[in-house]
Amino acid sequence: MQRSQGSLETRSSTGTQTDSMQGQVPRLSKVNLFTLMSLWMEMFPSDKLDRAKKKTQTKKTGLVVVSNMRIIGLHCSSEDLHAGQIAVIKHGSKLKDCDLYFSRKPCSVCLKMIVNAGVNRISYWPSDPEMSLQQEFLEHTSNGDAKLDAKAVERLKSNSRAHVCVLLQPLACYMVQFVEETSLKCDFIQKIEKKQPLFSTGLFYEYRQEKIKEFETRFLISSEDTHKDILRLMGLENLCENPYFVSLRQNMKELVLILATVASSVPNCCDFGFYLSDPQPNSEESQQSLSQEMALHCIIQARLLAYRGEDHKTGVGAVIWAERKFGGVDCDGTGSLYFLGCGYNAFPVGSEYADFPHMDDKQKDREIRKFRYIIHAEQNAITFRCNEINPEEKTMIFVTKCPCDECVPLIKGAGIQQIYAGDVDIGKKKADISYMKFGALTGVRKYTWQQHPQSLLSANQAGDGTKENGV
Ligand SMILES: Nc1ccn([C@H]2C[C@H](O)[C@@H](COP(=O)(O)OP(=O)(O)OP(=O)(O)O)O2)c(=O)n1
Repeated sequence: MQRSQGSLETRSSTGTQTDSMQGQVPRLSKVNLFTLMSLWMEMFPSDKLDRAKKKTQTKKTGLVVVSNMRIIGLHCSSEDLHAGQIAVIKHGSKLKDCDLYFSRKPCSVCLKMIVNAGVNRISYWPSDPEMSLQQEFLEHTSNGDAKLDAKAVERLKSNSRAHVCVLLQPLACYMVQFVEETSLKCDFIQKIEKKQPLFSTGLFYEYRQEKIKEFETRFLISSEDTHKDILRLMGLENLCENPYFVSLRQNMKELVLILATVASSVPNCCDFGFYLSDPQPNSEESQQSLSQEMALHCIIQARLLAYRGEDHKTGVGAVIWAERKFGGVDCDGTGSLYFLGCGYNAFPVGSEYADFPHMDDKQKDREIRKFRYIIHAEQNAITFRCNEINPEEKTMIFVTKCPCDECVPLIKGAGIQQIYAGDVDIGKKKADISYMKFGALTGVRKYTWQQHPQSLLSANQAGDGTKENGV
């Protein structure tokens, strides 16, 4: 069986990640992963006033640039520039043959340039486009610019070599349920549950409900009629007929639900955040760390990547960002942060599904366990990075699980200066994989998911003297 690039997404498994899955472990297709990443990039935190909040017809847009099915750019529009313009500035002629995933259909200004650059495919989320048509329908005072732009986009599309299309794919069976169950069981929620006995599943669902509402308002169009009007203006009249329209809306709703669930798995609440594992008194550490909002955003990217992991039992995702120090203009909506690479755990590139064992250490025979063959999320992120790691700049890796003993020296040796990670397995020595080195790692700042040090201090003063993580 050929390892898929986005087709077969359900595997039978010996170990189960969830009880109700009955051995079926669904994965996100690459196309859906790129689409979700583009939606999430639209929500990249910005220090500047969010354009979406301002009264403007141009909506903030997220973009994922993909070359040979690998992500080489994560961007979002800024105050002055659209996502497509940023792609041209950042990648130039390297855009040739790339696939671009937009969270909104790009406007004609962007489209003419990216088509001209020779991109292979432009996929967009079929909701309100970058030049908002929803506002055009709602505000009768508008000057019709968005409708004119939609027409220009259609003309560019029909004359271009690039395929401009909607690439959503139906989700694998049980995917929504799987994401819900694994989000509840993930390291971040587990840690809150362990430390805060008052945290309950109910709280997770409440938090998720808020996220669902927020994301639905941003990414869906509540009125079916308005949605159809917009699709028609975008040249998608075929999708306005049933059963296609109903299934399109259902598919979009499920993807938004997945995004909201994953975002809720690292909640910005309960006094938890990414704090230094071993804080140095009076050091400048606090000035050098990212804002909690930014750290959460990046770890959620890694959580999304984890749903593409090839290990039946444990999906892991990693993403590397760096902060530009010298020169360069911050034209991207990501400010001084720029994307370096990302990955998830998988068997070596080009291997066939049956080439390697998939068993874990609970099975007896060591020879037929997965551990010697699987490439870890961090290893893939470092190997397939699209920019060099500059030791003078702050480079950060965000990984959903504690880096293991294979990866710790790799991360340090690569010159990565900060690790943001889950650390639930820290100090564990399993049969074929160990997490012993992370605790002793020096020279790299380790930010782990824990209770705010101040509230921990108060708890300790009140008599609870347990040391966080044993780090
Ligand atoms: N920082 C890390 C840690 C692990 N992995 C990957 C490598 C393996 O595919 C899987 C191993 O995960 P576990 O250590 O959780 O081992 P099991 O999957 O056997 O689960 P269990 O915790 O039940 O032993 O995760 C990774 O990519 N990056």
